[in-house]
Amino acid sequence: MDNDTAQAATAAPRVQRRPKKPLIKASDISKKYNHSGDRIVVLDRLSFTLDLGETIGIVGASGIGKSTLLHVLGTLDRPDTGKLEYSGNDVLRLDDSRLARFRNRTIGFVFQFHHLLPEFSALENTMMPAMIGGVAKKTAAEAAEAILVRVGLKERLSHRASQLSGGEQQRVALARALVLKPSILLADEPTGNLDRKNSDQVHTLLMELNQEMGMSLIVVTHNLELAALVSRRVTIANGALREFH
Ligand SMILES: Nc1ncnc2c1ncn2[C@@H]1O[C@H](COP(=O)(O)OP(=O)(O)OP(=O)(O)O)[C@@H](O)[C@H]1O
Repeated sequence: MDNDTAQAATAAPRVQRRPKKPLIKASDISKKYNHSGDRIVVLDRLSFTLDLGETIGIVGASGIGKSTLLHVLGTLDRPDTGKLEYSGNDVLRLDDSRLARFRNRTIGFVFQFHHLLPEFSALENTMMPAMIGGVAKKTAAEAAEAILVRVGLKERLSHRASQLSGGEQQRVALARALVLKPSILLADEPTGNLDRKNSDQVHTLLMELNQEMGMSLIVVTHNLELAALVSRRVTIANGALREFH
């Protein structure tokens, strides 16, 4: 085996061989909370970059700021200071309504709890971000059906969310997050509420969909199996990002 072949054989996921294209550049991000008179500095001039298609796990002890970082990167929370660029655009300069539109189009979210609307069907729940984003109903329904079929829920399209199992509900939440084909999926403990079998199924889907759709993935997780599947692992120490292998 020559050097190139040996390197290719040990190289991790296919996605890393795509040409690198920066998606996120976060610079000097700080975020503090005031709680009962105490000032808690959670992120302290943290910087971070992520390429399109890259997968990254944010891991580490409770309370170090993992969810705070995910919310800031996902533009759900604004940092106190710092710059956040998506494909070179300074998104924190957008007003709240423009930022919401950008978020709807660019970022998919999955949380530990699915947050589906219980009285709506799997299809209706999945269509929701597309409808909010102004996509025509028929197109939204087609896109929702396609992604629900992909996550293995072909036979559950018209079931209400409340009639689905926990694993099925989380797969609907994943389909809803991906229906608009976002550039990035942000997931906060996406399998924290599932048993082993359902967790494995969601982990496999996350990695397969990353390959198929080419979106980046940032996942906050305590799950060692999931942390082992992503291409980069980071933690937060004293408010700053620490990369480890
Ligand atoms: N809205 C808030 N007001 C005050 N303090 C907050 C707020 N949100 C988070 N914090 C504090 O900021 C710190 C970081 O919280 P965060 O939820 O980001 O941690 P985490 O690493 O995700 O923890 P876990 O693994 O338990 O979810 C914690 O000390 C938390 O108590």
